[in-house]
Amino acid sequence: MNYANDPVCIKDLEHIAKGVMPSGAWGYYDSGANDEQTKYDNMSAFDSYRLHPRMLRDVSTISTETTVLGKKVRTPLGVAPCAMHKLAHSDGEAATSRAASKNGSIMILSTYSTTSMEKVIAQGDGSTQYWMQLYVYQDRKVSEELVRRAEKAGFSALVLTVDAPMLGRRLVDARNKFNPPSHLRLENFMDPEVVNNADGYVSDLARSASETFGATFGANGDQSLSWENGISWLKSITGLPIIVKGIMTAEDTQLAIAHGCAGVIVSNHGGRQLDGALATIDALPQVVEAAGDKIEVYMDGGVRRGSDIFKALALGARAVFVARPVLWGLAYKGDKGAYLALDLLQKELELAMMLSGTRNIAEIDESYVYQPANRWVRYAPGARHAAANQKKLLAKL
Ligand SMILES: Cc1cc2nc3c(=O)[nH]c(=O)nc-3n(C[C@H](O)[C@H](O)[C@H](O)COP(=O)(O)O)c2cc1C
Ligand SMILES: CCCCC(=O)C(=O)O
Repeated sequence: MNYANDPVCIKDLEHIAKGVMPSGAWGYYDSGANDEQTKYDNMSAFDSYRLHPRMLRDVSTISTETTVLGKKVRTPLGVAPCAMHKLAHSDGEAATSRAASKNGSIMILSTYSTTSMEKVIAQGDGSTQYWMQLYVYQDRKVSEELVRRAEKAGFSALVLTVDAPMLGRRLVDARNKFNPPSHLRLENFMDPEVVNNADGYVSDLARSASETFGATFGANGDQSLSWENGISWLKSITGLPIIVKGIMTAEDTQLAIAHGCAGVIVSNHGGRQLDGALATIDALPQVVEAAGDKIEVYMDGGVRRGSDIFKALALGARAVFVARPVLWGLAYKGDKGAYLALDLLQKELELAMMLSGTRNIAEIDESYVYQPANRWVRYAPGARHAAANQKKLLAKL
């Protein structure tokens, strides 16, 4: 493929970022777990959904405005939480924050930010929603302090990531023996009152994505986390809405409702955790069905085109988040590049809406997509189809 120097789509940005980033940092951003089946499936699964456009609808005005958690946003496109934006550009999360704000996108900030949450939110224009992503620590005081700071700084929701009791094994990082450059700091841990004896060095709390990286991550994170001691605990210490990130099933969606969460993000962590997990666009419909109108459903994973966003919205997502595309933009040109990534996707979404005959977000529903029939059928004892299969098998005997 002929990639333009002036990127015209997310693939161009990916290509440029790969060329300018040090190979270790590139590997860390790019990699999925093990054989990367889920990482690739997140993207290719979108291709198996096709569109059903309607014509002659007066599409002279297109609006992507919608509401998320009851607040107006210009677009359903947001920035997913990613560790260490300074691996892409020295302006790091501050640059991403300016880009998100310019695009009217919600930004979710990672616990493992290389810029403090206060600095990140200060780059916003006041109308941008910032959500704080949390990993819960064995030492709950550490997590509680992060929550207090997020409340004070003006974050409007907490996003609890639940798919990473331990980091997935990313072979590229293991081969590269990847270690983040030693000058980077995890600035959310810089306050000595926040973390005992943590000086904010990346190597301290989140060592690297190498073999020891997972161990260090695991050693600090609370692997005993459960709905009770995780969600109920968090609810008991804060009034902020709680969104659970990493939900892939109807069952867990029902539990999220029962535990008073405000939303769930259908996510498999960009294929970086459990390799072999379903693509998120394939998992979305069951979560949407279980959610009904009780809880908002968002998704991330593999979104590289505006038409991917359109498909996710059609299948019931209220907002769609992107991670790697923004990091690639950041690597290309700091805040301008991160904004370019969002703007490219935004304009592609608007064009997909126009060409499908949908003028606003509310009009986008499942009638605009062809879903692949029986793409994945879960094999589980007790499931209806399993019983039917068994009957068929028995009949053959
Ligand atoms: C480099 C990188 C770092 C990430 N760090 C975090 C993190 O700190 N917290 C988190 O909840 N998810 C993290 N994620 C997962 C993303 O939030 C998101 O679920 C996923 O990457 C979305 O897929 P996409 O990259 O295909 O858009 C990270 C992903 C990448 C690529
Ligand atoms: C130590 C940071 C972990 C970030 C993360 O979630 C990821 O790399 O996927």
